Amino acid sequence: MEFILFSSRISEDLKNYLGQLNYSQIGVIMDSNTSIHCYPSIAEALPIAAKIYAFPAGEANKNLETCSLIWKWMTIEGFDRKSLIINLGGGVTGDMGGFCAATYKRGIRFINIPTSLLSQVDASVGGKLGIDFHGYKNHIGVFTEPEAVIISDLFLKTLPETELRSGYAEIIKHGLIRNSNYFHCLKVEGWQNQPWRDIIEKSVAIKKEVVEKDPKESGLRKILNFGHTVGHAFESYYLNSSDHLLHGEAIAIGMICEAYLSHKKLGLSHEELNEIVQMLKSIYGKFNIQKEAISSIIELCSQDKKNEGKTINFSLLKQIGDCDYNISVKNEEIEESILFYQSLN
Ligand SMILES: NC(=O)c1ccc[n+]([C@@H]2O[C@H](COP(=O)([O-])OP(=O)(O)OC[C@H]3O[C@@H](n4cnc5c(N)ncnc54)[C@H](O)[C@@H]3O)[C@@H](O)[C@H]2O)c1
Ligand SMILES: O=C(O)C(=O)C[C@@H](O)[C@H](O)[C@H](O)COP(=O)(O)O
Ligand SMILES: [Zn+2]
Repeated sequence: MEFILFSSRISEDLKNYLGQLNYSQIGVIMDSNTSIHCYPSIAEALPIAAKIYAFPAGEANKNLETCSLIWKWMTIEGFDRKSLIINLGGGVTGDMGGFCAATYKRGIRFINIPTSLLSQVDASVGGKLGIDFHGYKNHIGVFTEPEAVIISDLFLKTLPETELRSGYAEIIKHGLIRNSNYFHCLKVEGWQNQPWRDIIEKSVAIKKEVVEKDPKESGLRKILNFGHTVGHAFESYYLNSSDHLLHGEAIAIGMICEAYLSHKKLGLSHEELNEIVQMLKSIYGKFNIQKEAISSIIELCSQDKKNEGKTINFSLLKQIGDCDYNISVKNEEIEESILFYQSLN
């Protein structure tokens, strides 16, 4: 498992960490926002010769074209097998920068400095790397863990509120799948007023515990995908539209649909279903789904990575804090869950 450091002095901690390593050169991959808001906080910890690359921010750029530009930059700058990449940014930077590092010359070293809430609590940990392809989320990728993850909640000061809210969806997911007390505490505190450092540590501990037991998702790790079968389908469907959804916003819709399926298929109680729906609706509101979108969204679920052959497998809740996986769900049931979402006031 990667080394995880919670830092309140990012520049000093990074400098100390780098001081212990033996590398030939350093490259920093970031996006057009983190290059402005986050790079200045780490610049002085880097050697003068460090190279930087910034791609245009956003999920729409987490693709092969951007990877191609990153690999070209690595080649022109002469990165070798002893080079070290630092991914400075949100989940898009971590997933794609890590993927480029893990495949360039069959793999060079990389560390993550996650700067969005979502990447600090979820995406930077566990080694799932990849890009979107042909309209499907994370369709091409590898499992490779970073050497280290250095997390500083100070980066959250410049994070837009909608992005903070998006990250909160993964935090709610962690409570729902593994720790009902955590979920209930989140409910009481309200999403804007959280002690972030504490929350980040709790969520990372949940993710780490699951990943350590099943690093390559042959079983248990599938619970981290609760909300994602339907959620990814929504995220993909609306990716290039004007009402596109952030990852966490799509997962919030997915968690409502999948809580409904949990009620129908695994007996999640009516009370708990309601509790989940009310909480998510109060934070994320209600997204308007066009009727004609539904069949395409169901179709997108057929490419989910948890599926086996033509069987669409979900991770669903038995109760809050207890998630099961490999639950086969039919297309008609997925449709029913989306209609349930649509029927909410
Ligand atoms: N690998 C995994 O385990 C895993 C887990 C969850 C999500 N993901 C992936 O992560 C992605 C979502 O991550 P995300 O929400 O971080 O998206 P993101 O990387 O696009 O970051 C969100 C936005 O916030 C900006 N930003 C980031 N940090 C900032 C800061 N400190 N100040 C100002 N702006 C800042 C970014 O430039 C971007 O515009 C999705 O692609 C999702 O599939 C991966
Ligand atoms: O780490 C995991 O495992 C997860 O499923 C975490 C998810 O929050 C994350 O969005 C992940 O990238 C989804 O993976 P995928 O295998 O469904 O593409
Ligand atoms: Zn996710």
